[in-house]
Amino acid sequence: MNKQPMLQLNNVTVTVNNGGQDIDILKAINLNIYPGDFVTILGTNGAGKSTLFNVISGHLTPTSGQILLNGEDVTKFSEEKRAKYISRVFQDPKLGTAPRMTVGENLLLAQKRGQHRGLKLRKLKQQRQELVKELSLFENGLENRFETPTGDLSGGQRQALSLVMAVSSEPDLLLLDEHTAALDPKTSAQLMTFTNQVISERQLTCLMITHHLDDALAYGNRLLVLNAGQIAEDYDQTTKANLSKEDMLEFFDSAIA
Ligand SMILES: Nc1ncnc2c1ncn2[C@@H]1O[C@H](COP(=O)(O)OP(=O)(O)OP(=O)(O)O)[C@@H](O)[C@H]1O
Repeated sequence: MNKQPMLQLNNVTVTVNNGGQDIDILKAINLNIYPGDFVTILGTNGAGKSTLFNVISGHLTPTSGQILLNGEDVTKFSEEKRAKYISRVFQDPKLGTAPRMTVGENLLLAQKRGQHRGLKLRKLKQQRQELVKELSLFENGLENRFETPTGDLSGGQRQALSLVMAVSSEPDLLLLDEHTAALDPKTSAQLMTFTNQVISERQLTCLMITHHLDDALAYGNRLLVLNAGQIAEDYDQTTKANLSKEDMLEFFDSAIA
């Protein structure tokens, strides 16, 4: 592959002190993510998936190692500084949006992420049409809730809004941290379909943590399996296409973490 990696992790280790004992919860991780990659990530509870996202997003500084974004060393960049390039959607629908602010206000704020500009309500009026169009993409009625405080939305609508917000700032990298896990099966499947559509239409680079084996196998062009703070497997598209749910279940049966 000739492409330059968009994201590079070089020997990234995270050590925590647990009851007086140092434990490596990420162990010398080396990883290259290329533009347009849609990588699904599986792993047992405690394997280090969220920690991996925390060091990529800047929420956590690695104990050692280096993180490069588009060739630039961002290891010491704050989470706020990285927010210009990286968007993250969490499992909890409450985490992505400000509950007292309306759908429109949340969306406008998201578009200004990393730009250090305050929210201007005049702008909201000017951009209403464009923002409503963005919301209508999900086809779940969000566009009709423009003036609704997000705290009054259903979990599914709120998570869809979080995703729309995450992509509206045109991030270089989208991190989806079990973003469908808190939703009922039908809403979860709808959000996954929408997620896949948005990623492919906008050619986004995305890492998605999931515990849904079907989703991990069905979506994306690459599959990482984490185990005990290490990348146990890094399957490319062709290999991934030949994997079955049983193969993955077998892995989980024998995993350490
Ligand atoms: N600040 C911390 N101090 C001590 N241990 C920590 C800390 N943060 C994470 N851990 C431990 O590191 C390991 C990895 O945690 P992490 O949350 O990254 O796992 P995960 O793969 O995301 O798990 P899950 O699927 O349950 O969300 C776990 O054993 C966790 O208890």
